[in-house]
Amino acid sequence: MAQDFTRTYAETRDASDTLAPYRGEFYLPTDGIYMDGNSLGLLSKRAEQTLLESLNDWKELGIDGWMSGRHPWFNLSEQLAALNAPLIGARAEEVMVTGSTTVNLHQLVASFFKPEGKRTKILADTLTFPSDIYALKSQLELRGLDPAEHLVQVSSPDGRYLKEEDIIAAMTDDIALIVLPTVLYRSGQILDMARLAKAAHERDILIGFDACHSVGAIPHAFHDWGVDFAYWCNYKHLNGGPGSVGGLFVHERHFGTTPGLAGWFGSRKDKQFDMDHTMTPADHAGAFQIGTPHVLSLAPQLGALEMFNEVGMDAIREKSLALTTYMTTLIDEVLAPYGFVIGSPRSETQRGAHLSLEHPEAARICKALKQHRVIPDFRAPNIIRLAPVALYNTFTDVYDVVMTLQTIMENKEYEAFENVREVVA
Ligand SMILES: Cc1ncc(COP(=O)(O)O)c(C=O)c1O
Ligand SMILES: Nc1c(O)cccc1C(=O)C[C@H](N)C(=O)O
Repeated sequence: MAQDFTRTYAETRDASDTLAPYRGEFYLPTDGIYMDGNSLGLLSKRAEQTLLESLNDWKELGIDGWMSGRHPWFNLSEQLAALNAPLIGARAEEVMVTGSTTVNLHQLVASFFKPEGKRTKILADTLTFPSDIYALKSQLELRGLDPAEHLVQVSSPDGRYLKEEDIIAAMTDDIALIVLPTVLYRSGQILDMARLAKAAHERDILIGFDACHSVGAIPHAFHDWGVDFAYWCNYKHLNGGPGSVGGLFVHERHFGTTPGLAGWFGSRKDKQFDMDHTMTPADHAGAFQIGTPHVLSLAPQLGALEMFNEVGMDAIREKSLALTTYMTTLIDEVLAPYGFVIGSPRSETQRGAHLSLEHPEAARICKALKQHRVIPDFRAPNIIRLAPVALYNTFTDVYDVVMTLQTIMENKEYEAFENVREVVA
């Protein structure tokens, strides 16, 4: 069917959507449209069920929940690692579900940043998420290195995108480690991870990626690309719940590396309860765990990840691109006259799973959207992020959101609000 700009066209697309049945798996707002799954994914019935099962194990079994529960807590992190592995193109032993994004970055830099001789610097970029920069600076300071000199941040020519050639040009012989996002949190640009990993290794530099905005959104091949490490959160596209435990990947060639931040849950499991003061680390990515797993923040992931493995990343990516491409054409047609600029890649190979819509009145347009019960998020100073999620959003959702924006702009409804962000945006 040729695209037109009617709601009927969107309904026709929904009617032939093979992922449509998954929408019923989620608790969706009853009175609005959720477009913020890139910040906090929605609760599914399966995630709720596995959480309740673990809670019940605690209620009925107490300490025995570790070994005899419905989902024994002692192996839960490993079990979830096996469910995460296909999503990032890794072997199960290369993955661990543990910590949080920022904690895992600390762990991985503490383990893999080995300044030596002339190579004393970390290479990052100016568009990355602030927490990563705070962590990198503090890791440098812990080694007595001044971040002003030892943290190199590649800049962006336009404030939206990074150029791989600029990053490669910055891979000089004083760089020991590179940490970059897979998908930029504002523009949604995908970096060419395979190309960057190859270029880094040709120069004897280790490279790690922050995969928060790509896990569950696009396929990866971390193992085959030779990426040294990666880390991510499970609460955005993977729908693991607020503050859900994060993930890390360590390429198998680094198995045996001493964890920079050691703790007893990084032990070989059969040795852990020997209570020896000399640690025997696990011989896989599990070595990078630190302390007791946050069981109730892991349990929902069992249900949530099951769906990703059932559907597969290729089908998720296909629908996600169809949604963002459809949204792009609608925005061009309907919203361009109101001064909106799409600050996300037009090219499908470079586009992640959200669109960034720029407008000088973005903060108050977001407030007007929320009054219409449309949930976007806002990134200062001028970005509205909209994430139509493959598993639970529809083409009709996309149509309705764009038309709601048109109504807001046409009637200048945003003028009823102040153009400043909320505390949590
Ligand atoms: C790209 C990126 N990196 C790091 C973080 C920080 O994650 P956390 O607060 O879970 O450590 C976030 C989100 O908050 C993020 O989007
Ligand atoms: N982690 C978050 C939180 O604790 C509160 C509100 C939002 C978040 C987010 O994850 C934001 C997200 N990292 C971003 O891309 O901006």
